[in-house]
Amino acid sequence: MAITKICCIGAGYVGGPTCSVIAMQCPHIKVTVVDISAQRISQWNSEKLPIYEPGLDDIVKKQRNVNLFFSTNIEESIQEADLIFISVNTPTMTFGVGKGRAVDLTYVENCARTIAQVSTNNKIVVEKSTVSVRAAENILKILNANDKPNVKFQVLSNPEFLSEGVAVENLLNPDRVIIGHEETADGLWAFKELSKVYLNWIPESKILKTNIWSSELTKLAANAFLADRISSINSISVICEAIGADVSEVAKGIGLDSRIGPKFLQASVGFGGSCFQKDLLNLVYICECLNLPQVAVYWQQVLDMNVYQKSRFSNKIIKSLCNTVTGKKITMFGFAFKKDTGDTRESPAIYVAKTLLDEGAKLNIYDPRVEPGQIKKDLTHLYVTDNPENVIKSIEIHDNPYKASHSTHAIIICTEWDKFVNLDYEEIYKHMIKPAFIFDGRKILNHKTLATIGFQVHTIGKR
Ligand SMILES: NC(=O)c1ccc[n+]([C@@H]2O[C@H](COP(=O)([O-])OP(=O)(O)OC[C@H]3O[C@@H](n4cnc5c(N)ncnc54)[C@H](O)[C@@H]3O)[C@@H](O)[C@H]2O)c1
Ligand SMILES: O=c1ccn([C@@H]2O[C@H](COP(=O)(O)OP(=O)(O)O[C@H]3O[C@H](CO)[C@@H](O)[C@H](O)[C@H]3O)[C@@H](O)[C@H]2O)c(=O)[nH]1
Repeated sequence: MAITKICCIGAGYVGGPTCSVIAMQCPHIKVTVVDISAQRISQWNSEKLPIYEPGLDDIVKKQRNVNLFFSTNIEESIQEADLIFISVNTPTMTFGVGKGRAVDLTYVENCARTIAQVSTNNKIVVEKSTVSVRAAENILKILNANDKPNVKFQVLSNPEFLSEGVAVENLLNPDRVIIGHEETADGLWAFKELSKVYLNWIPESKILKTNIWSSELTKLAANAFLADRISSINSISVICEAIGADVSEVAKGIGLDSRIGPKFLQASVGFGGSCFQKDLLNLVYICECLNLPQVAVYWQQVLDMNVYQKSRFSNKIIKSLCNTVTGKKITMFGFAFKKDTGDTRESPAIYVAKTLLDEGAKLNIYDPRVEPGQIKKDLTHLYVTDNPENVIKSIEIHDNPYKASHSTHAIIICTEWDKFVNLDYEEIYKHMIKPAFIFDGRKILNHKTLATIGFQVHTIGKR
């Protein structure tokens, strides 16, 4: 059998880009991305896609309705597919045992149940969502508990490693593709079928064959290591501020060691995004369940350091502004969790905004990609405020950085958007209240030039 029809359940940040690239690289395969959200599907079928990723629009426009389809007809798409990706969200539990830590696999389980119910021929089911370890066992249990002796399922684990903002680049040229399979002849066959899809554009040397449990754990471990590097350099940034060293210089010195390497050593206001915190919490919870308290504490520290970094930065802003921001107007440049995305999930900007709003500040917010409605939704969320009306009165969302900074006391760089680097800061300075402050939470600006203009400049990891 050769795969000719793929169904992907979940049209989100992973399902959409991943399947668009598969459709482009495999013109002989029909790829259908399905979702329970009719709104999301209609956005994927419209001119304005539901997510922003550099390069994605062109691919979708080229492949859509050729061999790439977005649909709400989940059952029909599952029925006709040879291979099904489960790419649904796996958030942190918000209730019950494991609340705030364990990963919620309800959506994955729902997919398995639907696949089991509606399938009429053999399927390869691929776990692409980031799950807990041994999650595939439960998926298999559900799939095999049907009364269809002629329908056989193979479950593979094929975690996704793309980073937002560079998703298309990562998908076209991944560092590796990991495929975990059951250690049986049928499991090996399923591995080969999925490999053949990737081999259309990815060299065989990059496809790593593992058992399912190694594959599931590799995803969590990779994110834990990446987040660990950021917390490590952020911890060094604290020492730099205390002793007068410069964390950028230290990072460069560390990164030149070929065993360490230069990537992911950018000290910042803290890491955000939908994955690092969720996956680390999941890892910590797994360790606790396995009765490995020392290992759990080790990884918990990576998260604790991130909270510390966000709070240190927020407190520095308040302290520098004469210990009070009550009634003061402050500009936030950037609200997304990183540049080149409109995604705000777990964005450090939310933490900074909450701290300042709690202290009575007024915020002017500008982000090149985040929708105003999303900013309002994030800042009026139950976790952020118990007074949403007051928050709405205290924020202004701007579509222009010059207007956003007009008549304000300070600018905070929360996201490392390239366009913030080349703004006319002399012009901006003229229209700000003096003394005018800049808090560069991403270390992207030329601090010497800003100081020459007259700004009081504060950053991370440097006095
Ligand atoms: N965002 C990333 O950069 C990234 C990268 C690698 C891995 N991951 C992992 O991939 C998974 C998906 O992440 P995402 O960011 O794409 O999530 P997302 O929230 O953007 O998208 C998930 C989609 O699944 C849909 N869905 C949920 N249950 C469904 C069901 N039963 N049937 C049909 N559709 C259903 C939701 O409506 C939603 O549109 C998560 O496990 C995440 O940890 C994410
Ligand atoms: O040196 C650095 C690098 C990143 N960050 C921050 O870390 C967060 C995460 O960035 P990044 O990892 O680039 O983006 P994500 O899209 O969250 O991607 C991570 O999470 C995905 C979901 O699991 C994985 O697939 C990716 O491999 C993994 O990099 C962002 O807030 C960044 O600003 C830093 O502060 N300093």
